[in-house]
Amino acid sequence: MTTETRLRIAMQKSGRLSDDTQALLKRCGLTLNVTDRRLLAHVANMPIDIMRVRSSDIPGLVMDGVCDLGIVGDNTLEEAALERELMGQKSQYIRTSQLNFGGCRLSIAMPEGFDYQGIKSLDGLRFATTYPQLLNRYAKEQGINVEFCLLKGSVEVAPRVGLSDGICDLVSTGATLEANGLVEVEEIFKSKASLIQTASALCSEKQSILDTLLPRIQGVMKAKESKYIMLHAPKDKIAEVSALMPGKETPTILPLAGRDDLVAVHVVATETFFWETMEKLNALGCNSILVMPIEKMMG
Ligand SMILES: Nc1ncnc2c1ncn2[C@@H]1O[C@H](COP(=O)(O)OP(=O)(O)OP(=O)(O)O)[C@@H](O)[C@H]1O
Ligand SMILES: O=P(O)(O)OC[C@H]1O[C@H](OP(=O)(O)OP(=O)(O)O)[C@H](O)[C@@H]1O
Ligand SMILES: [Mg+2]
Repeated sequence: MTTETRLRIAMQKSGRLSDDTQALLKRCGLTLNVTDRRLLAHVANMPIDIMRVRSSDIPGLVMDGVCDLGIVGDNTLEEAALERELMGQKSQYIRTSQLNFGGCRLSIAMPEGFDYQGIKSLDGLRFATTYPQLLNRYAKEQGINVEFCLLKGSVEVAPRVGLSDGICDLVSTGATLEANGLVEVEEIFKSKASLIQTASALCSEKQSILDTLLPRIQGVMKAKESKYIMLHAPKDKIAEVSALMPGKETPTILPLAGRDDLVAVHVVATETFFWETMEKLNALGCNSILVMPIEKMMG
């Protein structure tokens, strides 16, 4: 197959999204030979090439059709789309699916001790940020004027060195804010990683590879969120046990060799299976309760 018919996917070379992206593609059955220096990696067992770049370059590569697909944070995507619109450049893409990693939020944070009395307290202040377009859009919506200074990383240091009054940066655990004496005052954008696709139609060869890949991605995500639960339950407690099972799947009830009083109950749980539920099952007389990860799911 020529390179023109190989599907090209852009992913972050190294950083917060690269391990999860690589793991997702591997779980979809792609044999990836990624080494640090290989920036265009050929997938050995499928007509796919992986282009490893800076995350901030991914939206443009997909919008310009250089890559057919990309995996990038919604924050980076939205920022790039706003910036390109402002510059009159093409900013179309298709969000093919939202992925279940890279969860974070873009927030405004102020130094501890700042007297925050609502959004108007931020009027006229200066913020360090990697996301000026998202901040600007939010400020406009809120009817305030803000100034910004652009920093590509270590944004949290800016107020302490007198570069800005506050910051607008990504938060996940909040540990970086805390370590730098900052307090979150407004959340302005919620983000997760997304799979995006170029807006132009793909040739039939590429479309057919994508048609194989997409159900696999959905299957991997569904499996990641699901657990296979097995337990032994008293026969006369089946109704109560079934009612405690998370998700909408009907449990499978199987006889146990040599036991008239117990049955085996198997179920795929699509919701979180809490310790509390296990304790309740235990109190009903269930034992051998196993919660196992699922690798792949289809149908
Ligand atoms: N603390 C975090 N927790 C979870 N996800 C995060 C966190 N920080 C960033 N992200 C997500 O991961 C993406 C990549 O972040 P990372 O810091 O690795 O790269 P970057 O500096 O934004 O981009 P580049 O690859 O262009 O250097 C972010 O755009 C965001 O979607
Ligand atoms: O709320 P937390 O869990 O502490 O995470 C938030 C931090 O993570 C990201 O930075 P990263 O570590 O990617 O470094 P960077 O500034 O070099 O991008 C983000 O820009 C914050 O600084
Ligand atoms: Mg970062």
